[in-house]
Amino acid sequence: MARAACSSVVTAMALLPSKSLLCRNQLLFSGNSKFVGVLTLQKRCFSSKVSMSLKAGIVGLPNVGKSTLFNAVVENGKAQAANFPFCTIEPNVGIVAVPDSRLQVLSKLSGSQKTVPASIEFVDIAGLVKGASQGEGLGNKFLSHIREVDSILQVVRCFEDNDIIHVNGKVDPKSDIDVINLELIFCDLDQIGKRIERLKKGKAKDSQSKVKEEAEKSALERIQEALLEGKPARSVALSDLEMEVVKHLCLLTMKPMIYVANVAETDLAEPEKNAYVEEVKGLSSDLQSGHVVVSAQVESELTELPLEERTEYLNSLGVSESGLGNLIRATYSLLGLQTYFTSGEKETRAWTIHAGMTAPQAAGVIHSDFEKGFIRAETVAYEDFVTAGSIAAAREKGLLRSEGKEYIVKEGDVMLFRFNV
Ligand SMILES: Nc1ncnc2c1ncn2[C@@H]1O[C@H](COP(=O)(O)OP(=O)(O)OP(=O)(O)O)[C@@H](O)[C@H]1O
Ligand SMILES: [Mg+2]
Repeated sequence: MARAACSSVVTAMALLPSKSLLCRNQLLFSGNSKFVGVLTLQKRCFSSKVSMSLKAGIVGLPNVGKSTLFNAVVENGKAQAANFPFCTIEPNVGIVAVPDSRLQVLSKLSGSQKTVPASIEFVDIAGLVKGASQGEGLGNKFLSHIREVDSILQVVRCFEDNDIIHVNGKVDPKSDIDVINLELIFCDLDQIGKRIERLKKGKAKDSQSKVKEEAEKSALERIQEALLEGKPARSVALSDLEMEVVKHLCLLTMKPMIYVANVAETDLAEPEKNAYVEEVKGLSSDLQSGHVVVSAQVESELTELPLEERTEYLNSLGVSESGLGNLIRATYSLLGLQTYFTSGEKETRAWTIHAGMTAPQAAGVIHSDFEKGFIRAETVAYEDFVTAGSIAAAREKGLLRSEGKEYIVKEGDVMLFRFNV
């Protein structure tokens, strides 16, 4: 499929008038209608490759508000940006936009027909219970769902409500967090134990594989030690090589985590007065993680209200904005993600990259051919683009820089790529 799609791109290129041979070195999003047409074809053919699929899994004990939060995030997303292709892939998987006010500004300046935000996939994973790693409840199945996500949002119940049963009988964030984290630790320990046994047999054929095996073994032994002390794998300092060689295990406690303190509506205005929230805050920093305060209940009620009544409702609770934008942005930055933009008449779009990516790698997020054939990137900082008003004006003012293969893309860069197919 990919092969066929690729050749049709080349065919489309070859069909361009001879004058357009230059198109092989053309500027992407240059406003040249033929060229944009080719790009559209590429995008359709490689839809799954266009954006990185980054998943955040919502985990926690049963009945702590995971589904309420998930539904609110997805519903809110639908209401906020009508032209984004939101979808619930399965009942428990939803794609939401990353709120970013810069997008509308760029889109307006460029007169774009379409605006496409960066997105994150949220997955509502059913409640974990004590003993999940031993197959308790639907334990192993849930743990395997967690393995597939890039980051974990752990919902912690910080609201009292006698009508809503707590599986362990009372609201107790520390104990709840311990239960969940222990299950994740047990699961990792089990996997690491098996892997170390296999590595001890030393199957490496050449010296390079031997170095890798040694690095993996050393890293896993240190991680094992940390896990036995109740610490997550992400707390262990690893070299780049070690990081690379343990990646295939997809360790659960290696994944970045945000603790989501789910509070009652009455606590939203002053969450610091809720002792449970303070407890979650303290634990999250001990465990090298972030934390966010939301009221899943309020967020869920907000989605039922017409947009114009939402602010009034939030104000009546003593807050000015919904907590979801904050949660989504925190997830995005926790994953070490950054945004760069492309902006033209056709569309203004936010592209997601990992911090530290080079210009060719960033181009590869749009299409792998752009990475392979990368020549140069023309780039302007978001603020400079806004000051100048357009790419052309930025070029005239000398604000547009021409960058090569080594350039590390910065947050908010507005970019044009020159590439050779
Ligand atoms: N902040 C909150 N304040 C009050 N009630 C809440 C809050 N958040 C969620 N609830 C209520 O808690 C109950 C359980 O919520 P929900 O079904 O979302 O839990 P869950 O974690 O998905 O459970 P399960 O693991 O069983 O799927 C619901 O009745 C919901 O309305
Ligand atoms: Mg649920």
